[in-house]
Amino acid sequence: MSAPSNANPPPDALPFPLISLSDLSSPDAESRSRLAHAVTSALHDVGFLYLVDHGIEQRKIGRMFEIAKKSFDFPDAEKERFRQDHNQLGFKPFADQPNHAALAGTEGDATKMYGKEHWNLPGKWGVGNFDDNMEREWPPVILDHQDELDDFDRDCNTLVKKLLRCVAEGLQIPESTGGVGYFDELHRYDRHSGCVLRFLHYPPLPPDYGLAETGYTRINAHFDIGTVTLLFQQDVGGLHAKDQSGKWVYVPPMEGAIVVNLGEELMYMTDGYLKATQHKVVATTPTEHSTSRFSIAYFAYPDFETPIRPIASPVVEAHGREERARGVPNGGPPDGTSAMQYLEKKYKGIYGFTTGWSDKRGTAGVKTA
Ligand SMILES: O=C(O)CCC(=O)C(=O)O
Ligand SMILES: [Fe+2]
Repeated sequence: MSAPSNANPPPDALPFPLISLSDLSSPDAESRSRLAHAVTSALHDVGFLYLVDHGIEQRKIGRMFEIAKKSFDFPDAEKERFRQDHNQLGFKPFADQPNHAALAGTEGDATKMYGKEHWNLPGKWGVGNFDDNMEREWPPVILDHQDELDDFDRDCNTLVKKLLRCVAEGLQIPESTGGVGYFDELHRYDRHSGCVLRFLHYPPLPPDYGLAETGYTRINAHFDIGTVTLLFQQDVGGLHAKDQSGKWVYVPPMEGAIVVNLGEELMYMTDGYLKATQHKVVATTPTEHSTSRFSIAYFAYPDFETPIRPIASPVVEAHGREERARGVPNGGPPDGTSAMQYLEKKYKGIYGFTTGWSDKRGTAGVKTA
């Protein structure tokens, strides 16, 4: 399929900052610090950015999209066998849309709905990182590519840590409480967390669905939940996000770039200094109507035991509270809430599920690297 013209917009046509990670390995401390500042500023100002020179090979991203396409390419009745379970792993059918509109702080949507299907993948480190994540049925298309999926999952996790090193530097987290490695410790492979890799497919609309003026909503407006999300888009767009002025803007796919956005937990952990930003997927153009959109998301979450409360940072202390007053949605979770409890509550609201995590945590082992 040839890429439509919107697949490679010039950087000045992008709605959010385009940041190259190449200076991450610069011997020059000033260049590294400029990068840390750029990442932190983008996540503070608007909570979205485009990332290039991120270190994940384009070849691997291309392979993931090939596997993603295959993973949806069998009859719906068969996919039913792999339905998302209480661990949130597995297949979520088109017919079964999550209830984003039910979440406080996000907007319901007045436009017509035409949803999507997704896979929450097991990964070696899939949701919860429990050692029984593979002890359920998975289709051959997942099992046959398990090594590649694990490898990609690990690349995503590594990239998240690189990004969050910039954030830790930007927030001036003191050496005594972890310094630039602060978030590394919260995103360890060998601990339980909500991190998950997801394949998404937005099937074409039926031909008799005419172009609606407001578009067709594929995912309702929502905030992501964890620390950061890495979003891989291909050639078919549809993603929209709220900018600083509260206006919905189109977030076009850009070849080679990963879209990064911030989740609620990191927003609360910085007392509102870093912004979680609402986003949604809406089909508005003829291409978005008539062509399947595939996307891949890696949702990063902190260790289950992480308290969701403001971290020790002079930047957060100086500015967080006033930012929170400017409208952090939901006001933040009650004191003493852990990352696991926060995510369980969200999953219950979105999917109506109760997870088995609290019970399992003490008994099931974690994967080791
Ligand atoms: O497919 C997309 O572009 C967005 C997906 C998304 O926002 C989500 O699953 O949370
Ligand atoms: Fe999202």
